Amino acid sequence: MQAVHFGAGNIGRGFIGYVLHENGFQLNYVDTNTAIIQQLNTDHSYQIELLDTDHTRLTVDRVQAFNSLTEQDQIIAQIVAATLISTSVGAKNLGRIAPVLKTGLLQRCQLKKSVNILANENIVNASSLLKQAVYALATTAEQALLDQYCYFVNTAIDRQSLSLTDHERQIALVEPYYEWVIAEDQMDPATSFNLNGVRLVDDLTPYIERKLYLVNASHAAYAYLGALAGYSTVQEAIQDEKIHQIVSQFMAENKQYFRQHYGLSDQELTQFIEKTAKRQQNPRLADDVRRVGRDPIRKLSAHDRLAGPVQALSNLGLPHVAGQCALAAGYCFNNSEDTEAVALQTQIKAQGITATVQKISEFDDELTQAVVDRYTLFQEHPEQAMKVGD
Ligand SMILES: NC(=O)C1=CN([C@@H]2O[C@H](COP(=O)(O)OP(=O)(O)OC[C@H]3O[C@@H](n4cnc5c(N)ncnc54)[C@H](O)[C@@H]3O)[C@@H](O)[C@H]2O)C=CC1
Ligand SMILES: O=P(O)(O)OC[C@H]1O[C@](O)(CO)[C@@H](O)[C@@H]1O
Repeated sequence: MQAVHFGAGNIGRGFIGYVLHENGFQLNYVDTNTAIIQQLNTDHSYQIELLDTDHTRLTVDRVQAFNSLTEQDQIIAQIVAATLISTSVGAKNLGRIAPVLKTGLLQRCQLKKSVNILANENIVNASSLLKQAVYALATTAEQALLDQYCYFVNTAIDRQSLSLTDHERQIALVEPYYEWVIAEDQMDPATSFNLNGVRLVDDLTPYIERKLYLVNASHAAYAYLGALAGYSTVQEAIQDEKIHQIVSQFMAENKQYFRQHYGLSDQELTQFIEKTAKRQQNPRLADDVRRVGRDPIRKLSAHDRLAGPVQALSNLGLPHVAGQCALAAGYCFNNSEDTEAVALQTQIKAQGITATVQKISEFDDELTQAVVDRYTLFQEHPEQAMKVGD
């Protein structure tokens, strides 16, 4: 079995590639990073280190890699031959892989070969977004063909995946825990898809929201509040009592959304939040706030990890003050090496914070004002702004 996987980064090697390899797949990575492409093609394998006390190392073999920019013909041939196509390139890069994917998929269609395409990105319905990007390049007749043979299947993925360099080799550094949830009803009915390490579900929405609104939301809140307080890592921010209190309250607020909207039990949610906190506190992690806070416009946008739960709680008439605080901290995020952070700060300077919040988080006037008030407090009285309780 062959898989084509776009994105040989932390998640691509440390999680998706690992699970596919364990299920017997040969891995054909597609990337733009020449260093990792060269490493994979020299070794035809790579290593993963677990964030456990033993520093357990695992080897993934049966690997080759292709350059997205210069090896289009080979990639198209791999797409035609593949049993499965997947991605983890970052949501903003899905549009960039659409042209080569479209050409490869149409060649498959001519051969009447159906396929599942799984985009694994931290965004709601990433595979549907990838489908939109591919279809935007196709004629009506091509779209009809794609409809017949190409199944864009949404997923939710959860594993903290970083990297380290050892003997000039990129090693994927991952926590032992992982969860890969896939929408069964969107899959190709002609394919038997029974992978170990994967959970197939009828309704993916609660899983994506649980991942974004609890795991990613707390992570982003620690990153943005931590950056404001001058910390370098999420783990340092977690040790700060005031920040920890805000994030704990944010999670308690979000828990009420899941209780009311999905009828989940308090006990189940509390356990999930506690388990998530433990994972983020893993003593072997030193996760840079700039990495976890990267691409702030995406993270502050409507439906994402911060504005999503705040809007949902507001709709239900439930408290969301800690969520507003995390959002306001996000609007303060700056990093000269992060193009979205630079664009965010430029937008705030040019249009003002109120118009920026309205545009990015898509809030009504009342909710916008609450975030703007907290943002202003962060600018003028940061000590007071770091308090949400009594
Ligand atoms: N790292 C993590 O712990 C988690 C990441 N995710 C999601 O997984 C996705 C990937 O994240 P990471 O692996 O951390 O990022 P990464 O930056 O380590 O990997 C992304 C890879 O995609 C490649 N890439 C970018 N544009 C490309 C293109 N046009 N064609 C081919 N390859 C391209 C990059 O060169 C890079 O190797 C993101 O959407 C992220 O939100 C989800 C859960 C956890
Ligand atoms: O990958 P994103 O969406 O930029 O979010 C940052 C972080 O969120 C996590 O997926 C989980 O909190 C991280 O492991 C990830 O890198």
